[in-house]
Amino acid sequence: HIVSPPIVPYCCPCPWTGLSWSQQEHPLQIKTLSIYVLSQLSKRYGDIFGIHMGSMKFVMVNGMRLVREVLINQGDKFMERPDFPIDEQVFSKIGLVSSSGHLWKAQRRFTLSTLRNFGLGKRSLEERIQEECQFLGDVFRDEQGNPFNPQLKVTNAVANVICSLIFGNRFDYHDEDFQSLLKLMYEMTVLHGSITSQLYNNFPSIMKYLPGAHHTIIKNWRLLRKFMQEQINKHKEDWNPSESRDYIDSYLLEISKVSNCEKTLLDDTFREEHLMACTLDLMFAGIETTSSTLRWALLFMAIHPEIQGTVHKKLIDAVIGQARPPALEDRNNLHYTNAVIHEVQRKGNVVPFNVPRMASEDAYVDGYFIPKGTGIMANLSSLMFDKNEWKTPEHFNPEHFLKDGKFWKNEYFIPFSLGKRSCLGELLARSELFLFFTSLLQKFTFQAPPDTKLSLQPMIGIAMAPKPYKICAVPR
Ligand code: HEM
Repeated sequence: HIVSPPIVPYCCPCPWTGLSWSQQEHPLQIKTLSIYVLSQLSKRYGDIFGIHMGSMKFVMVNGMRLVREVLINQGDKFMERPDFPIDEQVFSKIGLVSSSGHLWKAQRRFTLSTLRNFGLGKRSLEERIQEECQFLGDVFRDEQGNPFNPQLKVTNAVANVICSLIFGNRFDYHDEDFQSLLKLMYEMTVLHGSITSQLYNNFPSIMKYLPGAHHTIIKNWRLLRKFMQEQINKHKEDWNPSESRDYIDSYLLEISKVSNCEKTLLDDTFREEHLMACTLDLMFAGIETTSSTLRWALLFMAIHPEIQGTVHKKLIDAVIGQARPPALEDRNNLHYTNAVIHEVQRKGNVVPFNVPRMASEDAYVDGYFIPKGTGIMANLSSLMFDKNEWKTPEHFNPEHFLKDGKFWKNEYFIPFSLGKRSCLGELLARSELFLFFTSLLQKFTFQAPPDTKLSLQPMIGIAMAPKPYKICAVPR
C-alpha cells in the first residue's frame, strides 16, 4: 500500500534557504518559505509534505518525532546529498559536504581525526582562538566607538581560525587580497538564494546560455579554487612527510600512502582533487555560519541592552574580570552567558531547513512512501521554534536555556542537526562562539548608532545571516 506525502503548491524553493518561486500565486512572485509559511503548511498538510523543485521532489519533515526519524532512526537511508545543478558546478560530488557513501565516510573520518590532532577540543586550538579574539578586539577598538559594519572583521577572524587549521596561516585584517576573497565567498552564499540560481537548478541546459547570478557563482568558485591551489602548491614545495604542520600536510601524507601501496579501493579516496574539495568545504561550511551567528549575537545585544547588561556585570565581570582572556572552562561558571549564546543560535537559526539530504533507498516515513532519490529537508526550525517547547519561541529570551539559574540544554535545540551526518565542525563552532562572544563583551558595549533602529531582518543566502548593519562598539 503506497501513499505519497501530500504535495504542497510551492515550487522551486532554494535548496538551502527555502526562497521559493510560487507557481500557484504568480509565476514571478518570490516568496520566502519562512518559518511562518512552513508552520501554516504543516498545520494544513501535517508534519510531512512534499515540495516540487523543478523536476525533483523534496519531502519536508517537521517536529521532533519525524526529524529524529529521518536523521537518526532511519538515518542510514537518508545519508546522501541530492544533486543540484548549481552545486555540481561548484561543490561537485566530492569533498565533505556533497559526497556520499564510501568516499564521504573516508573523508569525514580522516578530517575529524586530523582536526583533533591539530587541536580540536584541545588547549592548543583554544589558545589560537584566544589570540584571534585579541586581534578582533583590537580592530574593533580602532573604530573608537563610531558606527561601523562588523561583517568583514568578524568573518576575517573566524576564517583565520579555520585557515590556521587547514594551511597554518592567518591573514591580517587589512590584507586586501584576503578581504576580497572573503567578499567572493559571501557573494556566493547570497547569490545561492537568487532567482536566476534557482532557475539554473531547474533548467540548467537553458540557463547556462542566459546571464545571471549562476555565472558569478561559478566564476567566484574558480577564483577560490585558484587561491586554495596556491596554498596546496606551497605545501607541496616544502612538504616534509615526517612532520605534518596542518590539514593539507596530513592529507598529502594520506595521498602518498595510498599511491605507494597496491591498488585498492582507497586509491580513489585520497586524491589532490579531493583535498581541494575538502579544504574549500571546510571554509565554506565553517566561515559564513559562524560569522553570521556572531553578527546575530552583536545585534541581539544592541537590541536588548538589559540582557547585555546582565552578561556584562553579573557574569563576565564577576567571573572573568578584565585581567585575563575568557577560557573555555569559564563555560561551567557563566551560566547566563552560555544561555545567551544558545539563544542567539536558536533565534538566529542560521541553517533553518538543514543541508538537504537524499533517500539512498526506498523508505517509509510515518506510513508514507519515499522513493530512492527523493530529497529530504529536515526542518530544524520546527523544533527550535516549537511553541509547546519554548516559553516565547518568537522572542529572544535566554531564560529558555536556564533552570534555577543554571544553564540547561533543551533537546529541541539542534542548530547543528542530528545523527551521523550532523555538523562536522560543531565542537569548533561552539568553542569559537563562546570565546569570541565573551571576549568582545568583556571589552565592549554594543549599541545602535545614534538615531538608528537596528533591524532583525534576515538576509537570504546559504546561511540565514542578518542584513548588513552598522553598530557602535563602545570600549568599557
Ligand atoms: C554556528 C556555526 C555552524 C552551524 C550552525 C552549522 C550547521 C551545520 C548543519 C545544520 C549542517 C548539516 C548537517 C546535516 O546534514 O544533518 C552542517 C554540516 C557541516 N558543517 Fe557545520 N555548522 C557550523 C559551523 C561549522 C564549522 C566551524 C565547520 C568547519 C570546521 C563546519 C563544517 C561542516 C561540514 C564539513 C558539514 C558537512 C558534514 C557532512 O556532510 O558530513 N560547520 N553544519
